[in-house]
Amino acid sequence: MNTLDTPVAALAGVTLRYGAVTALDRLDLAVRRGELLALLGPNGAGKSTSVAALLGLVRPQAGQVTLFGADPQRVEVRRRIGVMLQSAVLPATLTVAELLRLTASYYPDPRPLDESAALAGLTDLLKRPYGKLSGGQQRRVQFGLALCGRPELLFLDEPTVGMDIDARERLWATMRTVVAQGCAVVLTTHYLEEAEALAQRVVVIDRGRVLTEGSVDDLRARVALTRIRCISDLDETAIAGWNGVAGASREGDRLIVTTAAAEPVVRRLLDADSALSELEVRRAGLAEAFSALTRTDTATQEAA
Ligand SMILES: Nc1ncnc2c1ncn2[C@@H]1O[C@H](COP(=O)(O)OP(=O)(O)OP(=O)(O)O)[C@@H](O)[C@H]1O
Repeated sequence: MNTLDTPVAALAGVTLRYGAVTALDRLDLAVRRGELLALLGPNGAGKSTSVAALLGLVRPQAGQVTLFGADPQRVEVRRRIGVMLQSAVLPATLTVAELLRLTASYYPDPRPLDESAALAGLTDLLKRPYGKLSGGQQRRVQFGLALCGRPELLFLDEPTVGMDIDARERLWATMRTVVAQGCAVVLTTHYLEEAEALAQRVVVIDRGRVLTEGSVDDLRARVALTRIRCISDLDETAIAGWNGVAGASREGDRLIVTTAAAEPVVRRLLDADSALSELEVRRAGLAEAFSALTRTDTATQEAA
């Protein structure tokens, strides 16, 4: 049944409530073979619950959950995944090497210990007891344990929280390596630059529903704003009324104009002010797109 088009993991119409709280509200989500999918959303949006549902750790009241086309609690599908959740309790007295060896023993075709250690940046820590490591080092061990079974699908729930910049960049490089080897990754993160740097596809969740999805470029394009910044005496109130201008304001001596149509607005600005200087034009980043998208959703909800 696992053809190339079958998602490796899917939620279909999943509703999951914790008492009175609806964490997932008829949520549809499909993870494709070999892709890095970033799940974004504000606090409490339902990202971790989506991951927990895909892993079979929580059972929804309605809808279907599949991992490799089967029930996520089946041991044969669990052997094809690797997991790094937000919190992990591991035996403090075991060394890193012992933890890696023990975890690898649950998998049919694990990576050699040295390979897992190198991928997760653990080569110098192998003899150290887990309980004596720093928080960031413990996160690296958890990453190594998620990788050591040579999974086809890796769940990483906010993996770089607590890591320094070097460790974060190494983990990004490793994510790219495993994706290049064909492993799909579901990554939840609050760091938009992380999604921007790594994800082939982004799903934005808000209040247990999919708000929008697409590539990083799609999301940027959906908001499609460009920010023009320059030194000019032109009146921002008048510019705010120009065709195609989404907003105009001042930051000190700088005029800031946001628009979905950069070229005609830049031309008009240059025509209107021959003294205009220090012109900068830049595309909105994922962070701006994300905040615009979630703001629009909140406004729509409040108006309803
Ligand atoms: N075990 C639980 N019992 C009761 N409510 C829960 C439980 N776990 C999550 N919730 C609630 O379900 C909703 C979704 O939570 P979830 O942890 O999935 O969000 P999230 O998007 O991962 O948030 P964050 O970015 O803060 O990690 C929230 O309202 C949360 O308070």
